[in-house]
Amino acid sequence: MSTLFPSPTTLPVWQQLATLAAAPQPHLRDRLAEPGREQQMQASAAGTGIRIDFSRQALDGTVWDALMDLARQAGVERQRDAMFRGDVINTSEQRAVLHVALRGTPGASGSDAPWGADIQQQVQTELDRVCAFADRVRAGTVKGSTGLAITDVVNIGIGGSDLGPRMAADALAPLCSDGKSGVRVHFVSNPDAWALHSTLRGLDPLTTLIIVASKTFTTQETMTNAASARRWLLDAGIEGAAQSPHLVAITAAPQKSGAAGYPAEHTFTFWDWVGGRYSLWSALGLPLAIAIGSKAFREFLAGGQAMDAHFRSAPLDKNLPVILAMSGVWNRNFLLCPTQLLSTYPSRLVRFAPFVQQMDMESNGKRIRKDGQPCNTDTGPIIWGGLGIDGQHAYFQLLHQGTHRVPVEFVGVLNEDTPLPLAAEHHRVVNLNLRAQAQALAVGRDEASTLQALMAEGMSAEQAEVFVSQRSFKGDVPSSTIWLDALTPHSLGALIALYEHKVFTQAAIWGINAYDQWGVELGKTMAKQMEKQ
Ligand SMILES: O=P(O)(O)OC[C@H]1O[C@](O)(CO)[C@@H](O)[C@@H]1O
Repeated sequence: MSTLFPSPTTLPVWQQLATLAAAPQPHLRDRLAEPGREQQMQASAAGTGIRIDFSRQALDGTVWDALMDLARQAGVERQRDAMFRGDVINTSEQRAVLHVALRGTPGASGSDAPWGADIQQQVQTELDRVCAFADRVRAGTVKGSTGLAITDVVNIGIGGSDLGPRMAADALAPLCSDGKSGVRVHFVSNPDAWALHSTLRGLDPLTTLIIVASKTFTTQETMTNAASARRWLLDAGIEGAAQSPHLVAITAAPQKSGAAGYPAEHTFTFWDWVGGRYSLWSALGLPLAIAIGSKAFREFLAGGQAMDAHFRSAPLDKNLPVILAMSGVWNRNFLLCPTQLLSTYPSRLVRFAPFVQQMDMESNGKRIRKDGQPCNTDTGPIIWGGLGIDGQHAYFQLLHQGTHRVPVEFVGVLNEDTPLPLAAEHHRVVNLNLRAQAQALAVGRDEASTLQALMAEGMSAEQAEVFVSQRSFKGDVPSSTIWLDALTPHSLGALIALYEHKVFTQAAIWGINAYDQWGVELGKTMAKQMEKQ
């Protein structure tokens, strides 16, 4: 196994990169002054509506070529093909990793469905069930125990069984509804009683559908909330078999949900080869499909599929997931930046950073390699972030003048079509801020320019001397900007797949298994032991 997954630090190119990083580095201000840099350091993926501008990364052509060599020598392409083929790449759990199959083109075969016809068929059958059910809920033909149409759906789940559908529903539901009519979709993840209570207290049990989303159907937090929601139904006089119309299970363990009384016709399944944090594309996407409708849900899947096609075929140096991953490796392993900020400017992407945080940190927060040897280099960074404009008025001060160097991934949307009279002005302000922050973080403001600026404000030369260092900006903060043509179901699907493949590529470089999560087990085990005591 060690020859298949060589420790990256044993590769000569790793040493070359270390030497390049140790050499004096030009300031980003000077790099950006190089003619043609901004045009050259852009890449897009056909059919996804996504372009990345990585001209503000603190690297040059020599570093870039070495990073591409590293990706080649670490076997990124070989490992990618193994994933799409359905090889058992999650070795510690002996599972394939095939969330990519969930967004395969319907009816595809051969190299368009390298995971094989059986999986393609299973996926298609379950997707059709999910879509049909979602549309029936939206049409008001799914009825509660007294024959009243369902008006509210409560998704109970946590981690991967919550973050993805919740994030995507926030991003897309406003686009797919008028905000006044239609079924409302709610999400509860936290077992603190207030989380469930504050959702349920506004709802009518007779018109509420409870979805319990859990891959394992054993997660304590979810089971606690599910039991409490069923008690709420009971207290409203909905008991025994009458609860069935109000209950839905989404799980990879249907025997467990069946034993707990969830009706088979309301049980939607997925498979052990779908990791929880990669499961939004599966039946776990049902609450999203209810929120946006099956047509938009299928467009969302197609967006993910378009990014898969790009990831499988684009040359490494034009490959968007590889570009994000390798600039991240440069920042993490060679410029020694421990964190990565994800800063989204469209407000509908309010939950994108927490979603990516789980995807990345639960995947690449590992210190042991696939071959059982310790990683002798840093692995996944701390991912943090949120809405960019709000961040500007909260933590951006630290980015500009604190002692940390925090690489940033900005996400922006080029075209917004919001039915508000002054929408164009809102949009202009948002993107102006994104561009200004990326530029300010990169170029900063040196003391000479600051002195001039202070004197232009009316300060005397003596006063300006006192304040000049506090009012200067070091700059040289690396960033990339991911531009979406528009925020649609299709482009969101592509954006999520972009991040999935970024995480995959970094794991391939570090030689770690991105698809297990043994780290979260110890706390769970201890909670069980303490419960017994
Ligand atoms: O879907 P389940 O089995 O309830 O698990 C929920 C979450 O718990 C974890 O296993 C650990 O936090 C995640 O990977 C998963 O998304």
